[in-house]
Amino acid sequence: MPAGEKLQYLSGFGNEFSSEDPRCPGALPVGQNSPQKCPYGLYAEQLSGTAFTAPRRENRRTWLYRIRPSVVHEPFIPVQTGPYEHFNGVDWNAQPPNPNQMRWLPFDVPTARTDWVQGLRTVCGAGDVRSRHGMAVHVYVCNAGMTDKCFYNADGDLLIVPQQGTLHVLTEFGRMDVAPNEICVIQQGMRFSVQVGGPSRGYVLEVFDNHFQLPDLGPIGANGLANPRDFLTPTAWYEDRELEGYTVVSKYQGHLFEAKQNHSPFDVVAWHGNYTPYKYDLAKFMVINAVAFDHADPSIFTVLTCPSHRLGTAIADFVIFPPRWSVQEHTFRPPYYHRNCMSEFMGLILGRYEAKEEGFMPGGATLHSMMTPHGPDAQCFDVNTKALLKPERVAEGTQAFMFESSLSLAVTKWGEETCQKLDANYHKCWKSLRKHFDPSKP
Ligand SMILES: O=C(O)Cc1cc(O)ccc1O
Ligand SMILES: [Fe+2]
Repeated sequence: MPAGEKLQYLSGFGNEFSSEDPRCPGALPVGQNSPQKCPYGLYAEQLSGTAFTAPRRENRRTWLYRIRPSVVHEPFIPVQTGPYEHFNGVDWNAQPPNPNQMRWLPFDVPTARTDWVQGLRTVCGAGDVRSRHGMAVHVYVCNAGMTDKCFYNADGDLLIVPQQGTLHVLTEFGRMDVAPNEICVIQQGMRFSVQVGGPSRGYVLEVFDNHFQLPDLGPIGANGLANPRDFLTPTAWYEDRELEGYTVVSKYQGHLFEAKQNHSPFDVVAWHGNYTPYKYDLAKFMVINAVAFDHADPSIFTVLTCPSHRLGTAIADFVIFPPRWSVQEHTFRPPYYHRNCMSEFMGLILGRYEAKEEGFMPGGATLHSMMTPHGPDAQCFDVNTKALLKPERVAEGTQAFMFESSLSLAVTKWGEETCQKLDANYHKCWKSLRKHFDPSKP
């Protein structure tokens, strides 16, 4: 891709899109999906994102018109060793359960050449990829592009949150640039390859059950939070590249496999459908909050949700804590102390998080597990119980986020030990919370 090229996108969430690479006008068949012969000698291939019989409002599929069908490849062989070890075949039972509050210092970006797939590490998760129920949280740390290599996940969808470095993501649907403070979603089965401009780090939420949706807005009305038109899908772009030894890496049933083929898989000249990758700029989020008193629950900041079968209960919500005005009167404004029946994994993209000004750093993370108490540190409590409550900008230049899950998450050996980033001192940030109780002073 020429450096600095401004990419074109299609706007909308879950729309029925259609796109043709401008080099091949008329590449999309008219009036049917599978003509006897496709324009330009292309092959037609359907990518299904839901059961054929899923209700129409949930049904997702895309028709790809490509130079060769995806089936033209050598057999898959397991990736046994090497840099993938932490991401390959994670066993949630490997570590004894640990309900403690956890905080990780920023994960190190390696100096040795590491591409996006090689740099993926699993931190925590739950569930089972075979029965398609569960989720996982990964981080990636890399410094090099994927050379003649693409990746796809047969196990579920990936929501990618860059924290450092723009990702140049080439997909079968076209190209996306995803900078810190933007996210992208690459759904089950979609092939993609990531190029980077230097040291890069970020977070990945993987969900096995379902695709991500926009949350219902209820009494908020027809507009607000993440607006559908701000989700951007790539436009068709192909390369006709023949080479020996192109590698397709597959994550299938939690394990990595690779298959060689003699051409680029990014040979889709045109496509149409409603099953696509997409990106979203978090700065476009329309923030809603309490404007009189009290602290609203963080669900008001939900960007995307992956629902479970239990009404209103997510496999995982992607929630952000964006810059905003804080105006509540006679209120302790920061997050309240709480114990949650959900698991809360948090990361920091930019700046500082209001409940913990120290110790929780960009590129680091926290995990507050199911029913594990947490809340503002002692300093945050002191400052905010005394503060003069004027309207105030909060989280300026900041973006924290949360992956909140109804599943009880296991932490991997890499997360707890190998990464060596777990901060043993985290619990101390609450230690100096003093008793203020005085029965003589109502
Ligand atoms: O624990 C956290 O910092 C996340 C969080 C923020 C908030 O405003 C309310 C509840 C909550 O879990
Ligand atoms: Fe919380």
